[in-house]
Amino acid sequence: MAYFPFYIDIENKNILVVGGGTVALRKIEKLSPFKPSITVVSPKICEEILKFNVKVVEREFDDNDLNGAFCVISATDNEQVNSHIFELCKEKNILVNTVDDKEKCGFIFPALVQKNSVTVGITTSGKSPIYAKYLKEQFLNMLENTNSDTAETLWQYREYIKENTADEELRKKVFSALMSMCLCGESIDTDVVNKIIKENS
Ligand SMILES: C[C@@]1(CC(=O)O)C2=NC(=C\c3[nH]c(c(CCC(=O)O)c3CC(=O)O)Cc3[nH]c(c(CC(=O)O)c3CCC(=O)O)/C=C3\N/C(=C\2)[C@@H](CCC(=O)O)[C@]3(C)CC(=O)O)/[C@H]1CCC(=O)O
Ligand SMILES: NC(=O)c1ccc[n+]([C@@H]2O[C@H](COP(=O)([O-])OP(=O)(O)OC[C@H]3O[C@@H](n4cnc5c(N)ncnc54)[C@H](O)[C@@H]3O)[C@@H](O)[C@H]2O)c1
Repeated sequence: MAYFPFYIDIENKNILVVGGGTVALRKIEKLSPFKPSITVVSPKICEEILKFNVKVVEREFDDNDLNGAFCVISATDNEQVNSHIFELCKEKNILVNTVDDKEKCGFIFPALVQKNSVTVGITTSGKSPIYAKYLKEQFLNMLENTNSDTAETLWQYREYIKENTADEELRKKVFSALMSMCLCGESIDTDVVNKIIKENS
């Protein structure tokens, strides 16, 4: 196993969650802000799951449920069912996350820290989820102390800077200077950006 942290666009993608208990809920909570189209198949579905924008199918898993799935989260409390889903997904080349066995995961959930445009995903490569959770809390504290959305401000001037600088070396210096100003809480406008470009040219 060698997990690479791709950031994949899941907006409107069909995600199948099998099982409707506590772990399924946690996975749905994590996924929902990224706006996938989630279907939950399970004979019992906890109330909190119903508060999310998900399609629910109240019965046991059927092999046909995999049709059209972009990826699958196998979150039942039945090891045999989870293993069966894993084997089927392997056959059909569908990415699967099996919550009771890290060896049966084509992808794993990171502990997530999200603030404004920044998303930090932490994994221990499946070795210790509780340690990933601990590290997440450290990052949360760190990001709470940043008061502005630095990424958003840098994004706002990104095109302008690209158009008004001759080469990558200069752009790098300008972005770096602008970032430092954002981090110090200074207000930025086009005049400020022009001044930085001039000073670094
Ligand atoms: C990060 C987080 C994301 C999330 O799920 O939201 C996550 N697990 C979290 C919590 C958590 N999970 C477990 C405990 C109990 C303490 C403990 O065992 O440590 C706690 C702590 C708690 O509940 O407080 C038990 C557990 N987890 C897995 C197994 C099966 C196995 O080990 O094979 C078992 C044994 C089940 C049993 O005993 O029956 C497997 C996985 N859990 C993962 C992710 C993936 C690897 C992540 C990584 O690389 O670190 C992976 C491989 C697959 C996956 O699920 O994607 C989230 C915390 C972050 C947050 O709070 O944001
Ligand atoms: N990966 C993780 O982060 C993590 C953390 C803790 C526990 N776990 C594992 O996750 C498993 C699930 O834990 P839980 O607390 O959510 O259990 P739970 O009992 O709350 O939920 C299990 C769900 O699976 C459903 N289910 C059972 N058979 C099914 C079938 N054939 N088809 C569809 N749905 C079916 C049940 O109706 C229920 O909704 C546990 O067995 C545990 O090993 C994983």
